[in-house]
Amino acid sequence: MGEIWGLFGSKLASLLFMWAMIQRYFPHQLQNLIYKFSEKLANLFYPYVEIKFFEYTGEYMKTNEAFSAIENYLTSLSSNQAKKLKCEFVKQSLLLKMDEQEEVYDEFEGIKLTWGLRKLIRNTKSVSFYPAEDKRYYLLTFHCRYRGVVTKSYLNHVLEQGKAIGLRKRQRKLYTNCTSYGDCDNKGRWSHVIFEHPASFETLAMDPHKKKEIIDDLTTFSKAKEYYARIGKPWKRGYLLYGPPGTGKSTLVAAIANFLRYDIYDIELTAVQTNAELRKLLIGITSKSVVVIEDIDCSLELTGQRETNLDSGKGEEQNNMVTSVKEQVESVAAGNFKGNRSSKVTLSGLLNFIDGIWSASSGERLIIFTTNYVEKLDQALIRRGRMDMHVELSYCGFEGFKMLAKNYLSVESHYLFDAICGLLEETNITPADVAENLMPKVACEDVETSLKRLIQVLRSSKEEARLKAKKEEENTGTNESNGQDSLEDKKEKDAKYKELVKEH
Ligand SMILES: Nc1ncnc2c1ncn2[C@@H]1O[C@H](COP(=O)(O)OP(=O)(O)OP(=O)(O)O)[C@@H](O)[C@H]1O
Ligand SMILES: [Mg+2]
Repeated sequence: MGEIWGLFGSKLASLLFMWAMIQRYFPHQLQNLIYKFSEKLANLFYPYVEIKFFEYTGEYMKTNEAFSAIENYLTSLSSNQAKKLKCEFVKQSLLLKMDEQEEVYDEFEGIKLTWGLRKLIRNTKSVSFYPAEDKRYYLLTFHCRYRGVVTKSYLNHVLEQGKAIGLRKRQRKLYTNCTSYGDCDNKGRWSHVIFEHPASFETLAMDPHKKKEIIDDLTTFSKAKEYYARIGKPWKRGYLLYGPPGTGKSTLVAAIANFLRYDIYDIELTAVQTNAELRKLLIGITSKSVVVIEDIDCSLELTGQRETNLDSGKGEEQNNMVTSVKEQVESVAAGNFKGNRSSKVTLSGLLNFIDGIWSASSGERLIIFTTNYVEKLDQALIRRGRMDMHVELSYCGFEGFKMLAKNYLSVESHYLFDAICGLLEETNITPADVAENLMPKVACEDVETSLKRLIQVLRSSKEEARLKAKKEEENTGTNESNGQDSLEDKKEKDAKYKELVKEH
């Protein structure tokens, strides 16, 4: 045995020696010939071409649309051929997908092709700031003789078919930058659940003219791809929804997403540490999406930050990172490192997120801010062009009430409606409160009971408002008399001053 190994070793050594001699003494042309020959020899033994399609691509790990299209295309092949499958429940039916390390076979114009799902496991020993990630990819293998047909025709066929299947079975998603455990430690990555909110414009209590205006605006936007390209603007639009709590801002966001059939990306800004992380999130957003930042006034200390940060110029982002690393090092040194989660996203970072150069990376996108206090927001953030539509969601009017009564009680008219109409004009009550009072409190509660309860609530709210106004009036009166006192004081002081001047 030892002799055989010895012989093999000496043959290998002489081959390596020959190769070194060839490299050193043979002319360049001859070397090329030898390379080509060895390539042909390798092709004889393994004449296949392999193409990888990764799930995420680029430094920012953007979702690769080709991967999703291939996944859709392979579903029927997988359910027929693969032995290990993964099952998902999509639109009330089961969807079977091939598991990792499985292979399926396809045929196109007489060419046989193999698809496999693989996983690239990152070497966890390497030092990295990012958590170890496993990269999934589809591997397509075919004979090198069909390279032309496969790259020109077959792949187009797969992508087109896959996209069409995707549109048919499209389940919209609700993405968040917080993990499902709520620890918001997802650093620039999105996680998602299936978006199933039932809100629609039909059930939304709102002034009908305003509602029509929004629907028209959205319809125009969704059909305006060429228009935006012609005027040289990225295909996106900003909405600012403002109004008191419970007036339907979040409900309107869901209704808009349902109307356009877009995904929702719900950003928790306080969980984003730096502008760079915000940009990473932005790159991960696909087209046909609604990006929403709820309660923007509470999300960050944004007012006036742009000016401060503009002073520090371009180095702002680097400063953020440096500070963050510095703070972490100091914390580690102090023995109390828990990870720095305080957000350093600035107003300029947010403005760049909305309409910087990076924001045009994938079109057909709506950006929505909601707030209870529009007056608190920096004008730069909400100016037209950034937030193109400003929609005020206000207290419930009679039209809104009729819509809620139709939804909750299935009635379109009732003898108590007139009384309610009068009371709604004199009171501020949110649609959320109206809806709550219209909900049956016991099984089989009749319409009249629900409406009478609402009337009761409206009357008490009117009385409360009256008492509050009276109190305020009294307070103002007291203040005014205080003001007069001080005026008299002033007159007295003036007189004393004049006397003093005379004396002198
Ligand atoms: N305009 C409306 N039409 C229909 N239902 C509404 C409307 N406004 C509120 N509601 C009802 O009240 C509930 C609360 O509404 P929503 O969460 O949309 O209010 P909001 O304006 O987002 O409040 P907040 O400012 O506190 O976030 C909803 O679940 C919905 O049932
Ligand atoms: Mg809300």
